[in-house]
Amino acid sequence: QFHMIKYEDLSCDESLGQGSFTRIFKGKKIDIHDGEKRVTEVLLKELDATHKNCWESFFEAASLMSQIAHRHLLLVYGVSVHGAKNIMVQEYVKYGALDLYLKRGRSVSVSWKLDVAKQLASALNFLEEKNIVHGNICAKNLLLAREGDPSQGSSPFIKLSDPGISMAMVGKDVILDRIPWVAPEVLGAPEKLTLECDKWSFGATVWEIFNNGNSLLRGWNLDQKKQFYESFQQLPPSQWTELADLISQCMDYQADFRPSCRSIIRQLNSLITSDYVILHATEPVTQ
Ligand SMILES: Nc1cnc(-c2cc(N)nc3[nH]ccc23)cn1
Repeated sequence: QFHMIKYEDLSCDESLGQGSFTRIFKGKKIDIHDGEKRVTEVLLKELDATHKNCWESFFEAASLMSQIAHRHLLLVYGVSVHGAKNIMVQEYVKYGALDLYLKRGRSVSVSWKLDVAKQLASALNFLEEKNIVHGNICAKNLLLAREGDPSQGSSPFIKLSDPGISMAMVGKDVILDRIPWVAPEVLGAPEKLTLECDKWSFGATVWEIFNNGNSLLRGWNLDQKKQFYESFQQLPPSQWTELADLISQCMDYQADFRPSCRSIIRQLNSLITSDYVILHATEPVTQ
């Protein structure tokens, strides 16, 4: 259900690290377009052969993203199978993962963060309209295509990456490690991901963005993380009450109490026009 790319049409350049089951490389894809050779910068996501059994889930994630097109969804060009290698070919997004970008201490303004949150909300709204569950919304899966330059008034531009191997396929520990992004109800039924799960993750991701990519629970062990949900704890509220309200609505332990995407977008729009934004043009960089 998606484009097969010939291995010989790909060239693999430097390694960009690895995900939980994948290794990623920067590369190039060559295709002939109206008779002339065209080279496109791509990201190559190679599923290591040891996890062969997950490859249908790997490809399913890719095919989900390649069946629908949206400005804030990462473009998947196709897949290439070469011997024991399964390679997903994605568009290369210049500035990489948002969590690393924020952790590198870039001081970005409140309106920059709200802009990113709104773009994520519009991608989620699009998926909700198609009744498609992403299942792995977090700043690591948000890719920054444009930094945005406040002096030039240009805003950032993000792309939501594929969810990777589905929750149903990964072990319980991987799910626990995704606390606080994974919705609490997923721990009991990882195969039953719903649109509401993405709302919870959206709340955790907005919290993460406003915390400059730092996660409160980083370094906690799996028991402590599990305990966080079992005692119905919430992430510490932002001192901006309207933002804290939106995050806590999304991170409601009652899945059906979580707001619709339209409500999320409406609330983000009113945040964008609030005077808090002007007062906090750029947050002091907290190291
Ligand atoms: N679809 C994607 C995904 N990741 C990137 C990327 C960009 C960059 N500058 N550094 C990186 N380091 C690791 C990944 C990555 C690009 N495109």
